[in-house]
Amino acid sequence: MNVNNKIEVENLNLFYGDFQALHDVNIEIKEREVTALIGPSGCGKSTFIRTLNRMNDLIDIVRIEGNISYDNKNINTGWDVIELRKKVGMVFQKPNPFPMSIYDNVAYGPKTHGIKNRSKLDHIVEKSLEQASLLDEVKDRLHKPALGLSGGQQQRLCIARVLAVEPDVVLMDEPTSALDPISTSRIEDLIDEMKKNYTIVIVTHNMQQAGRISDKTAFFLHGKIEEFGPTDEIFFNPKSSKTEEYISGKFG
Ligand SMILES: Nc1ncnc2c1ncn2[C@@H]1O[C@H](COP(=O)(O)OP(=O)(O)OP(=O)(O)O)[C@@H](O)[C@H]1O
Repeated sequence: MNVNNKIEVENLNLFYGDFQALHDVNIEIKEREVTALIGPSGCGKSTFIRTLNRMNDLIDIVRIEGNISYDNKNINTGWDVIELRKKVGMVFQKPNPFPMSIYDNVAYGPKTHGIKNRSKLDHIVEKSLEQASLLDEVKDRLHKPALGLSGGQQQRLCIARVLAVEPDVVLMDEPTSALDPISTSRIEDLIDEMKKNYTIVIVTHNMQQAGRISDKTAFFLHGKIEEFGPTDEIFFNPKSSKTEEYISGKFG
């Protein structure tokens, strides 16, 4: 184990019933780096990112082989799943705030984990909204419904909700694909800021986005990692001709 590896994946195979969606995936995700997962539709990016905090456990037909460790402990045998999902949080493609107030959305996680003290909750809500670069826009309407926010604000609220439980790793599955360019750019700035404190794994279809925000890039093809390395190398000096073809838009 390399000390700054946050997540290590070894010989991962994943099956939906008879269909094998991931083939012998091996990857090391480093602490406080942004790792982008790119590749054509259906290549297994979402399936892969969901394995990292055991979201695929929720799908009956899924069978997984191989080994995934987070902080040097196997995610199945060394972690309680609730604790794992607190440490390895997730932001989805479509902003999905709960139908409750902005405040309650952010306080929900800490409350579930046993924090009841009001001033402590106030502090967590304020800090998380600040970190998610949303506080200024919502501080006068914290008790108004979250569903009244714009799409971009809702997504930053979902990020605040994840940050409120003090995660270590944040998984993002196409977090900006439903957003306009200005909201997208705010989330990209936020990711840049977040990587000082968190390890981030992001699925994106947007090649420029991967180039702008990630340190490492994994190119998935037909359920396998075709190539993985520093983003600059993947984009400007790929080893695989398939990576080169995909990056230059010849298929996808
Ligand atoms: N719940 C499921 N049951 C059966 N097959 C599934 C399920 N979810 C995904 N698959 C299949 O697994 C493969 C990988 O899908 P996945 O959604 O991981 O790809 P992706 O790279 O994230 O695609 P996209 O970029 O379109 O979101 C596809 O062939 C898909 O049809």
